[in-house]
Amino acid sequence: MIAIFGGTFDPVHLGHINMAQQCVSAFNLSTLYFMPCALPAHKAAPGISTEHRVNMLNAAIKPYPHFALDLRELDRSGPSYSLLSLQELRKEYPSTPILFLIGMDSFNSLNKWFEWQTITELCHIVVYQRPAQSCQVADELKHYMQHALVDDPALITEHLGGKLYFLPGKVLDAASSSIRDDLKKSNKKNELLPDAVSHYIQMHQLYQIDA
Ligand SMILES: Nc1ncnc2c1ncn2[C@@H]1O[C@H](COP(=O)(O)OP(=O)(O)OP(=O)(O)O)[C@@H](O)[C@H]1O
Ligand SMILES: O=C(O)c1ccc[n+]([C@@H]2O[C@H](COP(=O)([O-])O)[C@@H](O)[C@H]2O)c1
Repeated sequence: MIAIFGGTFDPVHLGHINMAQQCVSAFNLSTLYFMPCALPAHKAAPGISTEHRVNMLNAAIKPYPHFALDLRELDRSGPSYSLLSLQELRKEYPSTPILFLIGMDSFNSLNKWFEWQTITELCHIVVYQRPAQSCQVADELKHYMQHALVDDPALITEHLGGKLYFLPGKVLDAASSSIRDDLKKSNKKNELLPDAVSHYIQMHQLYQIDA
């Protein structure tokens, strides 16, 4: 199984680590790849350098032997469309299931992603609950849910892609945007960040001013 967790990670926080851990244990993954995007397709570009985001990711995943980085999107110009990464992965691994982990807010707008229907064929979508985010989707996503949804994670490993699974687990009320806001108000240690990330932010005085 190739398991990818795409995100802006500006910065990576404990909500990301929590859902990634749940995913590793639910699917017994040997590796889950955090895949930072260069230029988010549907939100503002990060206000800090890619290098800082990657350094924080490296610091955050260091204690976890099952986590690694996939930096392919950083080498591409233009918006970081997931489709392009998934097409590359499918070429690299023609007969291996691919899983793409997202949060509920991302799932609710999946039908706005570039060529989303091809994405849902190329990989399995695994959705993690997010506080205050219920599943509220447009009709076309409802249709996809009706034929793709499985409640047994074993079915994910038996197919190359095309399935949808809602991964259960404890939810954590953490969001990069609120953490950035909090850091702007006060540069004290934020409890929703891994210690190593807090330390990095303090060392480099990140998120202190409007980017
Ligand atoms: N606390 C959380 N619980 C569940 N899913 C989450 C959580 N935080 C992030 N995600 C999911 O992780 C993926 C990457 O998230 P991203 O890097 O954009 O962080 P974010 O906290 O959502 O940022 P922002 O606050 O700017 O929206 C997205 O699919 C998002 O839905
Ligand atoms: O490909 C798209 O059109 C697309 C649109 C929105 C989000 N994504 C991907 O979804 C993942 C989570 O996105 P974000 O913006 O919440 O960090 C990340 O890998 C993004 O590249 C992808």
